[in-house]
Amino acid sequence: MKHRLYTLIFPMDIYRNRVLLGMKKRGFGQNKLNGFGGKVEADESVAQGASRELCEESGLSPTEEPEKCGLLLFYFENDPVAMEVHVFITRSFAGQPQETDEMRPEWFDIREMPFEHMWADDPSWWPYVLDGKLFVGRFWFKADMVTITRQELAQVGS
Ligand SMILES: CN1CCN(c2cc(NC3CC3)nc(N)n2)CC1
Repeated sequence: MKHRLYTLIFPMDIYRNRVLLGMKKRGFGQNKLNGFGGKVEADESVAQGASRELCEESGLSPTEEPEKCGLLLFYFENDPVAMEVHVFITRSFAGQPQETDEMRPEWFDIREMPFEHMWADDPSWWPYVLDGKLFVGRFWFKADMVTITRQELAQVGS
């Protein structure tokens, strides 16, 4: 099974219990709230790719290496290529959130996540992010990209 590599990064404001999410304005996941991310370029590490995408999509630039949170593998009916999404958070960043062509950023209280506007898998793994527990999640989606037919989630570290 071929895996294509992606990043997903969440800026956390721990003092105010907030996470920055972006409303995707076009392309894959349009009209959903999510972290920031995209494909990893050939000349960068996954963490560097996550930082680059955050900056391009929100105007925030991490001032330290983003923290690894977990790994998400997505399999889609009738699609031979799986998505391998490396999930990060960053607690130290410079700049103010700004709307870009891709994303309209907004802060959300981490205890009131807007899951009804997020991908269907998010509620399954988001608790691990909040607990600082490393995770691996695998999700099998129907072709409609909405129905999860099977999922496996495991904590793999502290
Ligand atoms: C570059 N992006 C980052 C975000 N990403 C996804 C996917 C996802 N579920 C999969 C069924 C689609 N769930 C979240 N939360 N993010 C896709 C690739």
